[in-house]
Amino acid sequence: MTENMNMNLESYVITEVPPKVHYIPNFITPEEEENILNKVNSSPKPKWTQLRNRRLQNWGGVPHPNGMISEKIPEWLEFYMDKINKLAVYNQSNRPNHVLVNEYLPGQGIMPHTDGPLFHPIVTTITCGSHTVLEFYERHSTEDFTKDQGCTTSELGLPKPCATLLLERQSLLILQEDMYHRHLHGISEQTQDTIDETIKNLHLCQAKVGDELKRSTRISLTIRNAPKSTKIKLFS
Ligand SMILES: O=C(O)CCC(=O)C(=O)O
Ligand SMILES: [Fe+2]
Repeated sequence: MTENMNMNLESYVITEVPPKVHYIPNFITPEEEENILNKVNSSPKPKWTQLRNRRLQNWGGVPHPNGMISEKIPEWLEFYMDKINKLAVYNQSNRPNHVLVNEYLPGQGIMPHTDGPLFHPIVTTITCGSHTVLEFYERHSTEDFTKDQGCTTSELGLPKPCATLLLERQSLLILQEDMYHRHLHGISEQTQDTIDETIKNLHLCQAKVGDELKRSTRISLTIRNAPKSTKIKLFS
């Protein structure tokens, strides 16, 4: 990646999926990836929240319908937020101010979901430590599907994704527009992925059709803007 990244952003648009997805391979260097893994893994234990199928760290505040009360983000994370800012996908009023760190062991994943109204509708995700495959579903198909059957997607198995993307180590994914609002995204709970031609960004990846990629521990940084609380301090 060159420093003047916004000039080249167009060449990273994935045209085979609904608008709008950018996938930027080698967005960070191997040294930066190593740095992220070290920092995440040396965070104090209480910073982690353990869920059934992944664990996470929340930085920047707790997003809230009435606006987020901001907390200071450590400098090592601000470095990557600045790096994303140089792409000029966010503007001054919606600069990223929140980072969710997710850790997935092989066989772990995240249920299809939308990131919802608590965030400005642009998501930027850096992938470290392992590849994964991100699956997209049309919103109505999955919702109808689970509603009709009266159970959750995990109990039932999912309809076929409408698109899949391979997220390789050191890459950046940018999701916005219809892919934010009208699609769900998720990661299935697998220990390896078979690469086939249904993956829509393979031309930007190192992997080739036919590869069987074993997953190892993946750390992702999901960097977003959560609108701030506009609460006025009456007494100061
Ligand atoms: O780990 C990822 O790439 C996806 C994370 C995600 O979808 C989220 O945190 O909302
Ligand atoms: Fe998400």
